[in-house]
Amino acid sequence: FPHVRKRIKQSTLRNVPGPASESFWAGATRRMHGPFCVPFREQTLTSYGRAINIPTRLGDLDLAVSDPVALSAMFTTYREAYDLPRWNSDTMRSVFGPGLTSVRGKEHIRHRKQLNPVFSVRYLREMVPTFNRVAQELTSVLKEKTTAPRTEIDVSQYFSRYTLESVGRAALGTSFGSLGAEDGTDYSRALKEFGPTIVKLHPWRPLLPWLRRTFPLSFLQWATGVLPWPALRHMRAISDSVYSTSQQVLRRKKEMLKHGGDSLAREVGEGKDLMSVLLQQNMLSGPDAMSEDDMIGHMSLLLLAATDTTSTSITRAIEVLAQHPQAQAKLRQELLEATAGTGRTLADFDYDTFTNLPYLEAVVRETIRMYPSFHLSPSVAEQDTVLPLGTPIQGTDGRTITELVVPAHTMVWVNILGLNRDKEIWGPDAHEWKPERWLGQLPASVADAHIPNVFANTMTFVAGPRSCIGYNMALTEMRIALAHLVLAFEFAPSDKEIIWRLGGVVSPSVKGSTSRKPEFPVVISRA
Ligand code: HEM
Repeated sequence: FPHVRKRIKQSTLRNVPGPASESFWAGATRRMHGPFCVPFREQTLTSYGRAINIPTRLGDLDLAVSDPVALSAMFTTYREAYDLPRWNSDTMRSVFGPGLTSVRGKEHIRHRKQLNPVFSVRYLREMVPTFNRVAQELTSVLKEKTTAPRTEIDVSQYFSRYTLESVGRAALGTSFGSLGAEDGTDYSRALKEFGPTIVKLHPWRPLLPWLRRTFPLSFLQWATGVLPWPALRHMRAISDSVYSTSQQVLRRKKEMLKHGGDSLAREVGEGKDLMSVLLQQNMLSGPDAMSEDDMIGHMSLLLLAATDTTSTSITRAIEVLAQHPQAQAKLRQELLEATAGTGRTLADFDYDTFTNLPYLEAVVRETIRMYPSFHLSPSVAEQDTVLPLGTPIQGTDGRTITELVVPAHTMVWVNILGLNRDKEIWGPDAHEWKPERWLGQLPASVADAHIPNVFANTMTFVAGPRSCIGYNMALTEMRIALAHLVLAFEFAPSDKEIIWRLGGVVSPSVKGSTSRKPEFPVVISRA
């Protein structure tokens, strides 16, 4: 019944312009969410306006919204009305247990409050030497592989190892092994496989909330192990592997804490990693303390959220720098002046030094603006809401639409890509990668747009209660990796065509390749 009511009340939203439906059964779902959706999304999400009607299954519709006023209303006035869709949080909970992206409503607010303090810049500053060491390992491994003056290397696996190892050491106080090792650990492989596997299961995810209401969890877990469905069984194996490793790491840490003294200090993170801080904080929390399962869920989901997002952003930056040799040379010059020019090395740099290199910062900001890891962020209206539009849009019938009347249960995607590339805000060159735009004053239209955001007026890390908790860590890892890479190497495009496709996050692959792993061959020579 709620869905019939939704359909009736959605009639005004049908007037919002958007792409055509491919069929009544599928709407535009395949083109919008399938593995090869990137060109369609780049076109659709940036061209229809600040509210887009996206036809979905069985004649239903979703909205994609990039109007800053409407988004502000979602994040503030209606902050309790909008949340992650249940199919999304249920998938995360079934695979990883309770973590930030698998809990909703009040439970989410409680967990977020407990986690927020450990993500403060205070702890991040202490992580910089760790990131610096891992970045040094990354350049050493790449130097070993650069055997000819110009060597083509698929760097994506090394960038993935860099982010996994950085966050492993800094957040969990554990190491996943050498960056040069060929195949990583079971745990790192399981995390990597999650994205491509979830894309295969995506069409069936809306059934999960119903399944969870209808059958006991133990039955569903048993079923995932016996059903002859490779993607589902694979997901079960991923879940088991991630759970058991997280459990081992956590139990070991608890032991260390119990023994006190300097046993934690001898660990990889020297007891300063986020999990150790969280455990110590938790011991003082009394009845509000998190359970072991909560901690395991957080640990697994943090790693998942932290690794591919950041490594693909580093890959994008290297791709655009390879395509723009002048920008690459300018960045190298800035880094040379800050190191050789002052008698220091990157290992001497602290958090502020890395943040205050203007061209490096411009490259980072422009890359995450143009190429956000997520194009869309999902949320669902739990009740009827009215979203005001800062800029009215013209309906398909020619009438002006000044607000969106959104009935309960409608999916509203935050249109990250649309807002980051909005020409009215960023100017007519919004679709071009131009780090220079960040060096001077940004156009007044950026400030005037009042974009709700956590970083640099972009929607890349969204905003509001579900904004990215780790954005500062991601930016710090990016700055450090790019500084080491560009100082050590020159990058040029490979002859192979790179296709960016959806595999959890937007990831690179070689045109025609059938591999599920990210691939990014680039020509490297020593700088
Ligand atoms: C460039 C790198 C990153 C990007 C672009 C990014 C982007 C995002 C976005 C868009 C969301 C909103 C949820 C969604 O739409 O699915 C999110 C949530 C989240 N991110 Fe990130 N992220 C990055 C790196 C990180 C890192 C390094 C961490 C942890 C160390 C992290 C932890 C999280 C967590 C835990 C959430 C869930 C927050 C919640 O539901 O309260 N992310 N991220």
